[in-house]
Amino acid sequence: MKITFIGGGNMATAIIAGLVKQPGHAIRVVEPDSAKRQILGEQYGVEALAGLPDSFSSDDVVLLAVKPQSLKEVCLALAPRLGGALLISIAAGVGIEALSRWLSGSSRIVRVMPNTPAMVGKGVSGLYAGDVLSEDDRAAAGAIMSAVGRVVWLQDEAGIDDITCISGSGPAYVFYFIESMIEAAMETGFDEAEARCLVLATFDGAVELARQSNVPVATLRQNVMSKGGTTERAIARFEADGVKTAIKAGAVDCRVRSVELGHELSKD
Ligand SMILES: NC(=O)C1=CN([C@@H]2O[C@H](COP(=O)(O)OP(=O)(O)OC[C@H]3O[C@@H](n4cnc5c(N)ncnc54)[C@H](OP(=O)(O)O)[C@@H]3O)[C@@H](O)[C@H]2O)C=CC1
Ligand SMILES: O=C(O)[C@@H]1CCC=N1
Repeated sequence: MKITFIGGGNMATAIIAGLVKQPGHAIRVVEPDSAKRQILGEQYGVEALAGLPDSFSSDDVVLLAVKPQSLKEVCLALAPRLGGALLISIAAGVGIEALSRWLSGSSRIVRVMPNTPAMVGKGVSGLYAGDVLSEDDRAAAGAIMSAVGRVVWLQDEAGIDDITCISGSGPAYVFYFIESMIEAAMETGFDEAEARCLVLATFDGAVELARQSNVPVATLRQNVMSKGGTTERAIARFEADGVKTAIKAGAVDCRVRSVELGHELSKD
């Protein structure tokens, strides 16, 4: 497949890093920042361009990976060059209706909400396309995202907002928990390298145990909490400080922001 990324930032780099491990893709990236272009070219061997190519054809896949705030400007510049290419947008919030309007009515559009673990082939991507999209185009979008992790097709476009606040933004929630535990370990007296190693091994082991167990995750937690013991005291503090409530409220706020971004940026 011939895939041109527009925007070579964090998320594009994560997808490119995963994709280049598979043979058979011709990958280009359009990125205004020369330092990022150099890294993309040197580390991943992709062609890195400073500006949009003059034209695309119906064999091309164009993957929009710019910030939602830059999307309209980029789409308006793309519209006369698109040549019927399949367009994939990974931008949060902005819907197919606005994208199609900015792209002079093109309907070969798929929305994808990926996440950064794509970089190590462990991404999760939610995909949505309208009924007008052909089976071949669905298969092409699915194949690109499957190369970097799991793919979930969503029934309606609001599903993109739903998945954004879980798997799209979720790695940041997990990294926040990891950061907190590393800080706790260092305050206990471990040096940074030891703290990082201990915490990552603990996450790794806990996730693997949850994956291999067929009991609820809450049961696995309770199995650690000996009656009158140490863990019980820690979880009691988390509950008293509303940690679970805050995580759930954060996810709700995240979803609200996704919808808000769509409204803010799609008006005209
Ligand atoms: N980061 C994540 O985990 C996820 C991000 N997304 C979505 O991915 C998109 C990109 O996010 P992210 O990678 O984090 O953002 P970044 O800012 O890291 O990447 C965007 C890149 O686009 C470049 N850019 C700006 N204008 C243009 C242009 N006209 N043509 C080509 N490139 C341009 C920027 O360059 P410069 O910095 O020089 O302006 C920057 O390198 C967003 O829409 C976001 O919603 C979706 C899921 C997860
Ligand atoms: O924070 C953001 O807006 C993007 C979308 C999902 C993850 N990062």
